[in-house]
Parts: sequence; structure tokens; C-alpha cells
Amino acid sequence: MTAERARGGLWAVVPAAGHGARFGGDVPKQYLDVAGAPLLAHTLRALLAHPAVEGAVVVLAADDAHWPGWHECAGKPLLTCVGGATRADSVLAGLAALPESVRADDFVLVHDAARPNLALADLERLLERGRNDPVGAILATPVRDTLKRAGDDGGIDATPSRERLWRALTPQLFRRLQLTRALEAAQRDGVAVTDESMAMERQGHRPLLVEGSADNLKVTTPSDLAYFAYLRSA
Ligand SMILES: Nc1ccn([C@@H]2O[C@H](COP(=O)(O)OP(=O)(O)OP(=O)(O)O)[C@@H](O)[C@H]2O)c(=O)n1
Ligand SMILES: C[C@](O)(CO)[C@H](O)COP(=O)(O)O
Repeated sequence: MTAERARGGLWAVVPAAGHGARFGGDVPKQYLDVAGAPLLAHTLRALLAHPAVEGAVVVLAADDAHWPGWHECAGKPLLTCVGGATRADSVLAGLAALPESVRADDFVLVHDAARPNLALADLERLLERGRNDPVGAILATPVRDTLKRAGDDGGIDATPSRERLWRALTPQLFRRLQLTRALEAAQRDGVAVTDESMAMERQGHRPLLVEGSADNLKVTTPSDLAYFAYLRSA
């Protein structure tokens, strides 16, 4: 691979086909307004702000009634496709919908629609280190709180060590075909992977952990949305 190709354009897959059961409400959280724009717009702007990111495939629910029909963001193309019942289904659909110009061994970013607060410096760090790794990399942040394992009665069963524990974030950066095969293998095995790295680890890979900001939050509940709105207002 030439140096130019290695540093060439990257595409992203943005899984946005969830229904926000934990968030509640009638409007899927990715379409709720914060600081004058839908959450998904904040996510896409942050992702496409990096000059190396060429475009994104946004994966929508089959019954999505809120997609505004955007064709571009930050002057870069947006494509859409229909996702599936699981995150892995949606990411696989997004990988299949990438332009033909994205080759099998090209790196691809996967970034949650529900993570609107991606910092450019974190994305740059992920690309700089991840594109020099044989497998790829994920943004993550070290666990800084003491962890507790809850018992059925709500009492504390254990205090597991937080030593060397990190919280996985997104974007996650992997090669298109390798990730596709890893996700397909997890599906064949009936394993519900909660992120792309888990599928790659099942194949024996050890993706790089690249530290990112704990403020790269995933909007899961209304309090997360309120926190993001505060961050945008600060
Ligand atoms: N079948 C699915 C499930 C989730 N997602 C996406 O994966 C990201 C992270 O998932 P999560 O925060 O769990 O979103 P939801 O699945 O919508 O939330 P919930 O689990 O509360 O229903 C979100 O951008 C969501 O839209 C997806 O594209 N397809
Ligand atoms: C991919 C992810 O954001 C990494 O932490 C997380 O696993 C998504 O989990 P969810 O339950 O689908 O929100």
C-alpha cells in the first residue's frame, strides 16, 4: 500500500438504526434537538470535520420517519442504507453500502450516531495510531471509578478490580473486509457483539486502545442528553 493510499480518504459507517428504548419518548434520540440541530447532525459534523474523512454511510431503521434526507454534511457525501435488529446487523449493512472506491483492505470508521461529542483531537489520535496498527484501534477511556457487582437484592456482591479496565468508545477503526468477516462470524456463532472490537477479538485480534475523552459520551438516557446540551452551552 502506498503512503498516499495509506493516508488517503476514509469513510465512516454511522449506525443510527436504534429505537432508543432506554431513552424513551416518541422521537428516536438521534433526532432530538440540541443547540438548534438534531443530535445526529452534531455527530456527523464532528466526524466529518477531520480532513481525512471523506464521507459517511448513515444506517437507518427500516421504519425511520425522521431522517431529514441529508445528502451531505460539512461538504462531504452522506449515503444511507437500512439497518437491522441488532447493532451488528446495522454495521454489516453499512459496510456493504460503502462506495466501491472503499477497498477490502481500506480502514473504515464505525461511530455511534448517539455519540455527538467526538473531539477532533481524539479522532486525529485514533487515525494516527490506528492506521499504523496491523489490525486497527478503538477510542476508549480508563475506568476511574471503583466498580461494584450488584446482587439480586441490590446489595453489593463484589468490588472487582478496575486495574487495566477501560470503557470502549467509538469511533472504532478496522479494515472493511476484516470487520465484515468478524461480524459475520459472530452472527453465525449466535454471539451478540456489543461493539466492533469484540467481533475482532473473537477472531484472535488485539485492537489498540487509544485514549479518548470521557466526554465522548453515548447519549443513552435523558440525563445524557442534558449533559451534552450543557457541554454545548459551556
Ligand atoms: N439495531 C441497532 C441498534 C443500535 N444501533 C445504533 O447503535 C448506536 C448505539 O446504540 P444504543 O445507544 O444502544 O442506541 P439504541 O439501540 O437506540 O438504544 P437502546 O439500546 O436504549 O434501545 C446508536 O447510534 C444506535 O442508533 C443501530 O444502528 N442498530
Ligand atoms: C459501541 C459502544 O458504544 C461502545 O461502548 C457500546 O457498546 C454500544 O452499546 P449499546 O448498548 O448498543 O448502546
